[in-house]
Amino acid sequence: MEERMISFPSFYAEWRHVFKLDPDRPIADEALERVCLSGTDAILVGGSSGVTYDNTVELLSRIRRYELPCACELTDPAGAVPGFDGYLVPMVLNTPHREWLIGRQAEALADYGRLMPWESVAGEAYIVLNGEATVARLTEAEADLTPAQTVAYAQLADRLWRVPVLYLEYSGTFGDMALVRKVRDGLSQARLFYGGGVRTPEQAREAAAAAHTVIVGNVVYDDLPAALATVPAVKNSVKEQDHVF
Ligand SMILES: CC(C)=CCC/C(C)=C/CC/C(C)=C/CC/C(C)=C/CC/C(C)=C/CC/C(C)=C/CC/C(C)=C/COP(=O)(O)OP(=O)(O)O
Ligand SMILES: O=P(O)(O)OC[C@@H](O)CO
Ligand SMILES: [Mg+2]
Repeated sequence: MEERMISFPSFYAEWRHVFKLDPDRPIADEALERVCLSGTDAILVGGSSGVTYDNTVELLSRIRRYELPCACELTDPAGAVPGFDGYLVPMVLNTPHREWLIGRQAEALADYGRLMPWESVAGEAYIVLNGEATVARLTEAEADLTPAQTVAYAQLADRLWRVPVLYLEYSGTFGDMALVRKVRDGLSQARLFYGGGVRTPEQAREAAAAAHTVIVGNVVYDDLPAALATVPAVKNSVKEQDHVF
């Protein structure tokens, strides 16, 4: 009975711009400070490989010197470190392997579910659309979906499963914004995260106009000034989708 009393988590509900930092990639103190003071709405800690308890604790403790929200994308039970403001559990919709849809997640819950801080956990349905991305290779995602198939996956997660976050993942390449917008317009309640190849203010503005939340990752490590310039581009852009929510 108690389980039913858990309120729906919404720690991500106001995020427009998010930096995703990888515990497996080094970042200098000065760079981290500039990221954390950039005006971004949150830091999401996660990566598709090499995530450990130690590198996750280390990154979290360094981010905690600053005041912004910090959430964890759980891709390995080893990286389930207490003390984040929220946890997102990915499920890859367009993988042919059940282990990446629900298998590993169920295994982790069977082993550790009693420790889960459910009031700050949300499911995150991924549609992986860049076949070259690490996550696509790892999960053998069928990335060559038609727009109709992509919308169908999104609506299945949003309308049938009521998953709170739908993530269009183009990691490493800038995606098709017309498709992102089409997916967003077909959602009934999920928040649409867009991530992939955002490296310029113009791309950031386009992504902000198409999705609810823009995630910026690799450019932090490749070109920090360019990464920082995506923050005002997103935050100052008009929330075209306001009518949806
Ligand atoms: C929270 C807490 C304190 C709990 C304690 C108890 C505990 C251990 C609970 C376990 C919780 C749980 C359910 C864990 C999930 C386990 C799991 C294995 C889930 C599978 C997730 C999954 C589908 C992973 C596949 C990869 C994926 C979708 C990654 C998403 C992130 C991503 C794409 C990052 C980008 O990766 P990057 O490495 O940067 O790639 P690029 O090369 O493209 O840059
Ligand atoms: O690293 P990039 O290409 O910015 O993508 C961000 C994020 O979607 C990765 O999961
Ligand atoms: Mg990356």
